[in-house]
Amino acid sequence: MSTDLHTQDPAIAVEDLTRRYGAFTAVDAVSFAVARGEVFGFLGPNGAGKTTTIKMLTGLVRPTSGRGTVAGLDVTRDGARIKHVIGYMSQLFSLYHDLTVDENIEFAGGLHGVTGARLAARRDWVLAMAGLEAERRRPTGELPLGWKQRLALGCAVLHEPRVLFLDEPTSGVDPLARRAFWDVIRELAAAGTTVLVSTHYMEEAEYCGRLALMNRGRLVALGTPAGLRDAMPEPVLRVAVSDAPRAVAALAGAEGVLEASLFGRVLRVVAADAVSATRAIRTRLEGAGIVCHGVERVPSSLEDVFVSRVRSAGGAVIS
Ligand SMILES: Nc1ncnc2c1ncn2[C@@H]1O[C@H](COP(=O)(O)OP(=O)(O)OP(=O)(O)O)[C@@H](O)[C@H]1O
Repeated sequence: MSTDLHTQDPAIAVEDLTRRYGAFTAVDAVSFAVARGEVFGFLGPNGAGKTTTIKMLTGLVRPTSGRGTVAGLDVTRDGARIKHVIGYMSQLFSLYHDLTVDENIEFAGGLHGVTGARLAARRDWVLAMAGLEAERRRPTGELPLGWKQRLALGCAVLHEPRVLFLDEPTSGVDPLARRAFWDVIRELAAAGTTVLVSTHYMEEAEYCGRLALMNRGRLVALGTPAGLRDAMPEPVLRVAVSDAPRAVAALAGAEGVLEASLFGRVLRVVAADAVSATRAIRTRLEGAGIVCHGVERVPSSLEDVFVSRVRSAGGAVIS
């Protein structure tokens, strides 16, 4: 029997979860388990299948095949019950803009049977967490996006769910608001809430305990952010050049260069082998009349890992 922490009495467990729309497979035989109190991230470009997976886990979409449980409930049979033990926040926040802050919280309470003294206590918690004590009688539509986002999070966890699903919850909000949001997520997880969050922000992925990298409906890698970076087999090189955009084109097809991309004014190269690629890079750049100020090996980023895993799975990244 497995003694893996993530598979012993997991908060979420799925096996071969699949969803097809006609001939198109949106989610393709995905399997993973999430431990209680874990912050588990889904990382992938638009269309990777993150939302569809979350919808299957929250009882909103029926799987075509495969199995899954959330808080011990079966995603195929117990969809209606699952909705009461989870919290769910989508990209659209699900707030009523004509209602005041207080009224939105009361509405969320009504949905989940939170009433009376418990509602009052939970409302105070949400107002304090979101920094909205002074705004409680304002129409929600007037609030800045970052506040709306924290209010939506408060409404999603008003009933203290055991498992919280967040589908790209920070889309469009500024980095400061995003950080404040993540502080709350970490507090919730420390108190025992399991969090499954989807994102396409690499820096946000770093906040997750473990990550599932998704592309074209498939799970292409699973691990901690550091573990995924350390396990990347190909070296990554940083190349300082006089004309980076032209250098990207000059390096196409160079020996040992698997991928050359531009980050600001710096060139990043994923290489098959650092020594031969460095030699080939210098030769190619010289041939193109581009000055090379240096080539150095740098730690891989999650973005590098993502591209590397997709390549080794024989696919292309959709964007
Ligand atoms: N109801 C549907 N009918 C047909 N195709 C669908 C349906 N829902 C999703 N898809 C397709 O399934 C694929 C995966 O979509 P999904 O929304 O799960 O991706 P995602 O990773 O969440 O991306 P995003 O960040 O854009 O939400 C996409 O190609 C999408 O067009």
